[in-house]
Amino acid sequence: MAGVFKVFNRSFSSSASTMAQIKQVTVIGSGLMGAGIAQVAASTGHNVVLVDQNQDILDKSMGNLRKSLQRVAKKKYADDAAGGENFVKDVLGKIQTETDSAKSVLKADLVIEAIVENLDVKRKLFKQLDQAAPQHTIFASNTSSLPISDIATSTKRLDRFGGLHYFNPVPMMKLVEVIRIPDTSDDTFKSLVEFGKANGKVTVECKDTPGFIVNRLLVPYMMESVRLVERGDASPRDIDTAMKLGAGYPMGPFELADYVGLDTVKFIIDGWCEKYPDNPLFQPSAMVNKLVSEGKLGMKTGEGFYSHKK
Ligand SMILES: C[C@H](O)CC(=O)SCCNC(=O)CCNC(=O)[C@H](O)C(C)(C)COP(=O)(O)OP(=O)(O)OC[C@H]1O[C@@H](n2cnc3c(N)ncnc32)[C@H](O)[C@@H]1OP(=O)(O)O
Ligand SMILES: NC(=O)c1ccc[n+]([C@@H]2O[C@H](COP(=O)([O-])OP(=O)(O)OC[C@H]3O[C@@H](n4cnc5c(N)ncnc54)[C@H](O)[C@@H]3O)[C@@H](O)[C@H]2O)c1
Repeated sequence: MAGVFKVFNRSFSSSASTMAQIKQVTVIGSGLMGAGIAQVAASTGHNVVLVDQNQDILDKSMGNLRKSLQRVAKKKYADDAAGGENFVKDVLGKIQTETDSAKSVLKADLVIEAIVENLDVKRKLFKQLDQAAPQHTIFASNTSSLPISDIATSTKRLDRFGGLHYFNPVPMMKLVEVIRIPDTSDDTFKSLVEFGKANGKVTVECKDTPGFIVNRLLVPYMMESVRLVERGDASPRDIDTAMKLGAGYPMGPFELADYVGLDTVKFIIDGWCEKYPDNPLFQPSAMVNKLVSEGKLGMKTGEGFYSHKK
C-alpha cells in the first residue's frame, strides 16, 4: 500500500521556491462556473478580469453574480445591512469584464479557463493565450472531464499548467480538486493549492485521470440512475427522494443533473465513451441525448428532467 500513496506524499522545499503570489486572476467563460469562480476569487481579495464572447453575456453573468453575492451578504451580514451592501460593492469593484481574451491576460498571474467542455475549443483558446500572457502566468483549466495534458499541450508552458476543478455552486461548495500533469512544476502546483486555499476552499490532489475524484464517481452514478428510469424500474422523482432520504445526498441524481446541465453531462459521458468504449460505466443514454437535442438542458434552460419554469 505504501507505494500507492508515495506520489501524493512529495515534500516541497520552500527555501528553493519561486512560488508566485497570485493577485491578478483572469477567468475565461462567464457561465455557471466562470461567474462563480470570479465571485469567489474577488470575494477573497483578488483582482479579477472576467471574459466572455460578448458584452451581453457578460452583463447577464454580472447580474447573476450580483444576485449570488447578495445571497452571501444576507447571511454574512445578517444584522448589518449597510455592511452587506459595502461587501457587495467592494467585491463587484474587484471584477472587470472583457471580451478580448488576449488583452485580458496581459497582467494575469493566473488564468482559469471555464469555457465550453470541448477539447478543440479549449486548445485553440490556450494557444492564443500562451502568446499573449507574460512568462510567469500560470494556466489552469476547470474542465470536468477532459485530460489536462491534452489541453496543456496546445501551449509551450507545460510546467506552468494544471487543473483547478471547482464545484457548482462555487460560492457554496467547499472543494477544489488540484490536478498536476507530469510536467507541472512543484512551484506551479503549490501556487494552485495555495490559491484554492486562499479562496477559502479545501483542496485535494488527483492525477490527470478521467473525472479526477468527484466526477469519476458522480457521473457514472448519475448515468446509472438514468438507466434505472430507462428500464422502467423507478421514476426520477422516486429515485431522487430515495437518494436524499436513504443516502443523505443534498440533491437526488436527476435534480443534480438538471443543476449541472444536461449538455455538460452529455459532453462528459460522450467523451469518455469515445475514449474508453468498453467501459460499461461510460455508456451514453438515449434519454439524456433526447433531452439535449430538444434543448432541455436543465435549470439553465428552464427544463430538463424536471420543469424549472417559474
Ligand atoms: C460536473 C462538475 O464538473 C462537478 C460538479 O460541480 S458536480 C455538482 C456538485 N454540486 C452538488 O453536488 C450540489 C448538491 N447540492 C447542494 O449541496 C445544495 O442543494 C445547495 C448548496 C446547492 C443548495 O442548498 P439547499 O439548502 O438545497 O437550497 P437553498 O435553500 O436554495 O440554498 C441554501 C443556501 O445556499 C446558498 N446558496 C445556494 N446557491 C447559491 C449561489 N449560487 N450563490 C450564493 N449562495 C447560494 C444560499 O445562502 C442559500 O440560502 P438563501 O436561500 O437564504 O439564499
Ligand atoms: N456545470 C457544472 O456543474 C460544472 C462544474 C465543474 C466544472 N465544469 C466545467 O466548467 C466549464 C464551464 O462549464 P459551465 O457549466 O460554466 O458552462 P456554461 O455553458 O454555463 O458557460 C460557458 C461560458 O463560456 C463562454 N465561452 C465559450 N467559448 C468561449 C471562448 N472561446 N471565449 C470566451 N468565452 C467562451 C460561453 O459564452 C459561456 O458563457 C466546462 O469545462 C465544464 O465542464 C462545469
